[in-house]
Amino acid sequence: MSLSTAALRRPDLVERSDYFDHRTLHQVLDADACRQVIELVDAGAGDRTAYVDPQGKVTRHADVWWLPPEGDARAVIERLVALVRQVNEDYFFFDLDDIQEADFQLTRYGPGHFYGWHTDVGKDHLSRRKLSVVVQLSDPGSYVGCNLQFHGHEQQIEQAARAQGSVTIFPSFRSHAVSKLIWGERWSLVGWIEGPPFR
Ligand SMILES: O=C(O)CCC(=O)C(=O)O
Ligand SMILES: [Fe+2]
Repeated sequence: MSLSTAALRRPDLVERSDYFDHRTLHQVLDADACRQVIELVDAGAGDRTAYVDPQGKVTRHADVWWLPPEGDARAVIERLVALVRQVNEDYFFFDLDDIQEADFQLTRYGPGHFYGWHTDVGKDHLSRRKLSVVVQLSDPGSYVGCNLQFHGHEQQIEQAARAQGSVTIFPSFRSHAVSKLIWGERWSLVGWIEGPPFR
């Protein structure tokens, strides 16, 4: 008799069917609020990032700005962290730090910009990232391409909502990418809610 996965199941262990998928909330920010977030940073002074892997291949190309943790940005950050916490309580049930703030990064994609397949977790301080949150700040009609995508657990590709002001939350260990921007400009606001590393 061959060993099937079912035969290996142990009824005494807790299994979850619902924590892997991304969750999207629509109309969290209106168009004015999205514009105000973009105006929080001086559009002239971004860090131009081109990540290159050890083989010399470019893996990310975009302009990024860390959101200042004080001033007008603070209210947006606190609102988004509260939202992630709520979704976590209803859905992911991860252990998160009990704080109201987190690091948030504004990203601007122009023609040819993209972010290759990656996870948001890594070693050292990146080991504490538990949930990632992406806010779509641009009108989806103002750019072509630049889709936020996820690998499903069988490698199928799932696409996140593009609607302006929508918020997509996902486990930071999930593989995701942003496809190449073909035309226009896309802005996103990305944050990481931390907690004790998985064990
Ligand atoms: O811009 C996005 O939609 C996602 C960016 C991203 O994956 C990241 O900054 O880690
Ligand atoms: Fe990411």
